[in-house]
This record gives sequence, structure tokens and C-alpha cells, in this order.
Amino acid sequence: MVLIDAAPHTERMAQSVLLTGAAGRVGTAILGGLSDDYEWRLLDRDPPTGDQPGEFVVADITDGEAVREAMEGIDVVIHLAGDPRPEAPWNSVLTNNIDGTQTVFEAAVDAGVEKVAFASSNHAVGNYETEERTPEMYRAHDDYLLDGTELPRPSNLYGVSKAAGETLGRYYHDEYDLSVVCVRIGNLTEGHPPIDYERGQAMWLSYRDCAHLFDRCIQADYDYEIVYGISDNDRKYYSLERARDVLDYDPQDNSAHYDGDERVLEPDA
Ligand SMILES: NC(=O)C1=CN([C@@H]2O[C@H](COP(=O)(O)OP(=O)(O)OC[C@H]3O[C@@H](n4cnc5c(N)ncnc54)[C@H](O)[C@@H]3O)[C@@H](O)[C@H]2O)C=CC1
Ligand SMILES: O=C1O[C@H](COP(=O)(O)O)[C@@H](O)[C@H](O)[C@H]1O
Repeated sequence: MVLIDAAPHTERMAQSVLLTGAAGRVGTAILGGLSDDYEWRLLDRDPPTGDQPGEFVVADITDGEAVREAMEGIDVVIHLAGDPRPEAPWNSVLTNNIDGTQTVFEAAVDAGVEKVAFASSNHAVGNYETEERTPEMYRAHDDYLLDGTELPRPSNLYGVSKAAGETLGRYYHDEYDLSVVCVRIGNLTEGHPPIDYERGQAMWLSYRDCAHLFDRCIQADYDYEIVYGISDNDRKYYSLERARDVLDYDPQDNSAHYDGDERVLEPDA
């Protein structure tokens, strides 16, 4: 494990948060909105490329000793590190997503961490998108809705690994009383929703809403939860009810406000 010094803290902030996979897209979105709000410890196997808040631990999440060390003094973990590719092969998701996630949960319990927010995925339930239901279910007039109580129906081995991560979270909550929220993230893109991609527009998560959602995961009280992580898109087949009720998630963005890459309506239109 390599520890890279960062700017000294001038005051102690409310909570210490370990962010795994900090160098990636979701980590960038979270830090873009919340860098000043917490005492951050960032972890990634890739070293940082620019200025980062807090301290940065260069480590692999499958390295139990390094993860245990990184967990010391931490209140909340946001666990993003893993192979994010829907087409990722089994050996990679087995190592990075399943073994790595088990290592993170185990170390969190050992260190007395209060809460873990786990980055799950739409691909854990991707096979609800059957030929009969699509593409209609991606459109605003269709009322087909998944709410997080349904069983996983993964659309690939990556989705299987995310369902496994959710189940690991269930186990560590039931057995050790760890608070766990699994966020089934939709499609995170910066600036505007995916273009010419109905499915991606229906499950768009803006950077701003992403940061706010994980802020709520840090702040809210919960036992074990599965919520969907998307913006408040007119077209949607994932319910936001649980995220709103349990986390007080209040998304600001909506893919319907965009025409291609242009915002065409006011945020509250
Ligand atoms: N970007 C999206 O739209 C979505 C992302 N997710 C999940 O969110 C998480 C983050 O995704 P992105 O930021 O998009 O991916 P990314 O590839 O941009 O970031 C992942 C980060 O994790 C690190 N990492 C991977 N394996 C690691 C390991 N074994 N040890 C330490 N670090 C490791 C990588 O170096 C990378 O910086 C992933 O778990 C992904 O499955 C889920 C649904 C949608
Ligand atoms: O879980 C993930 O989902 C998003 C959206 O899936 P896609 O099949 O519409 O691309 C994906 O972009 C991301 O890489 C992945 O981690």
C-alpha cells in the first residue's frame, strides 16, 4: 500500500468517508459535488492524476491487509472499485467485484464502520428488459416499474457479480448489523444524457444527482436497502420511491429536458 500525502486538514469535518474506486467516473462525480463536505480517504489501484481532497491510498481491494489499514477510523464507506464493464469476463468480476467486495465488507465490519454504500448496477436486473417489454418500457407512457423488491435478473456475468455484491451486503447487515445501501446505478454521463439511446436516457444519472445521492447514503439512517440510482427522468422504469423515502433523495435532473446534448427546458419545467 502506498500513502500519498495531500493538503493538511484545517478542521475536522463531520465524518470520515472511505471512497474506493475514487479515480473512476462515479468517484469523480461524487468528489465533484462533495469534496469539501467530508474527511475523505480515497482508494484506488491507480494513483491520482490531479489534486484530490484528503489522503489517497494506492491499493487493490483484494489486498485484505491494505483494505483493513485503509478502513481505520472510517465512519462510512462508499464502495465503487471494481470492473464496470458489462462485458467483463468471469475471472475479472470474480476477483475484482465479488472477492474485492467481500474483502471491503469484512474489513468494514472489523473496523466498526457504520455504513457501506455499495455501487450495484442496472445490469443486476437487466433481464427484466425482455423482448416483449422493450423498447416500450423505455418510454414515458409505459408504466412498467422495478422498485428494488424484485429478485435479481442479471443480463451478464458483470450483473451476476453485482447481485452477489448485494447479497454480500445483506449477509453483512444481517450477521453484523452493518448498515448497507446498494445503489443500482443507471447510466452516469456528464453534462447531458446519452444521445440516441432510449434505454440510457431512461436510466440517466447526472453527475449532480450522483453526488447528491451518495451524500444521502452517507447521511441517512437505514438497515439494508436496495435503491435505484437515476435522475428524475420522465422516461423511467426504475422507481425512485425507496431512494426518496429512505434516503431523502431529491434529484434535480431529467433526461427529458435535453434534446441531444442541448438543455431545452428549464430544470423545473
Ligand atoms: N458509470 C456507470 O454508469 C455505472 C457504474 N456502476 C458501478 O460503479 C462503480 C464505478 O464505476 P465507474 O466509475 O463507472 O468505473 P471506472 O472504471 O471509471 O472506475 C472504477 C475504478 O475502480 C478502480 N478499480 C477497479 N478494480 C479495482 C481493484 N481491484 N482495486 C482497486 N481499485 C480498483 C479502477 O482503477 C477505477 O479507477 C463500479 O463498481 C461500477 O460497476 C454501476 C452502474 C453504472
Ligand atoms: O453498470 C453499468 O451500467 C452502465 C449503463 O449500462 P449500458 O449497458 O447502458 O452501457 C454502463 O455504462 C457502465 O459502464 C456499467 O458499469
